[in-house]
Amino acid sequence: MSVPDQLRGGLIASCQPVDDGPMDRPEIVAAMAQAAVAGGAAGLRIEGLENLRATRAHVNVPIIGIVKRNLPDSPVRITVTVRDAQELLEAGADIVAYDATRRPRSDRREDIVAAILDGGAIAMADCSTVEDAQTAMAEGATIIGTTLSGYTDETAGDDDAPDFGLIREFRRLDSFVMAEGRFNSPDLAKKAIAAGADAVTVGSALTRLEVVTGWFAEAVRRS
Ligand SMILES: CC(=O)N[C@H](C=O)[C@@H](O)[C@H](O)[C@H](O)COP(=O)(O)O
Repeated sequence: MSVPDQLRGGLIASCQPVDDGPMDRPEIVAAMAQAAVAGGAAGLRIEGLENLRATRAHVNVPIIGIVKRNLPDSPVRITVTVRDAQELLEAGADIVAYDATRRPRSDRREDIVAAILDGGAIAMADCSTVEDAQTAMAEGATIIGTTLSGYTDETAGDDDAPDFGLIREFRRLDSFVMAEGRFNSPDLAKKAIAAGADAVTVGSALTRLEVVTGWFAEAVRRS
């Protein structure tokens, strides 16, 4: 079965602990990934080369790899260089996701996609708008994700709702549609599929214990 077919209709668990928190260690990321697969995840999204290598050794499901960088002069964070993409492939990623927004960056988006395809892997475009997705498809991306909706100046909003409208717009394009970003409950994930997503990626609600605990702690304090 092709990698997209393995993911279709499934949940992707994004195992990204809070930066520099107590769970931000490769062996813990690998353990979270194995637990997510045991719970039924069809695929994983893993950040960083060490985390990816540690996880790859234990699981057979498709892995979406990313490298996040905090650059002083740019808000673009997800797989911003050709070199990062190549290293993710060497570390065992089946899919490499990259920032597909139109924001300025050092390496050209099309060069990152070309490196991913040259390495025999699949490119996933982390988009913020339908225009990002159209450009990414023309450049060779197989998967278009709603990942960055709400996280750019152009799309920033003031609520925590996922972007169902963008899923519906993506559905009209001829591509694999990944719902990603703030699908914080099974009900929201189910609605993403109903809106036309091929698969749903969930991160914070599964693997950021500090964040989930904060939701509950706040709810209890208010009641
Ligand atoms: C915007 C950005 O940098 N998103 C990142 C992409 O890898 C992650 O921080 C998110 O956790 C991931 O997209 C899953 O989303 P959520 O945690 O909302 O389920």
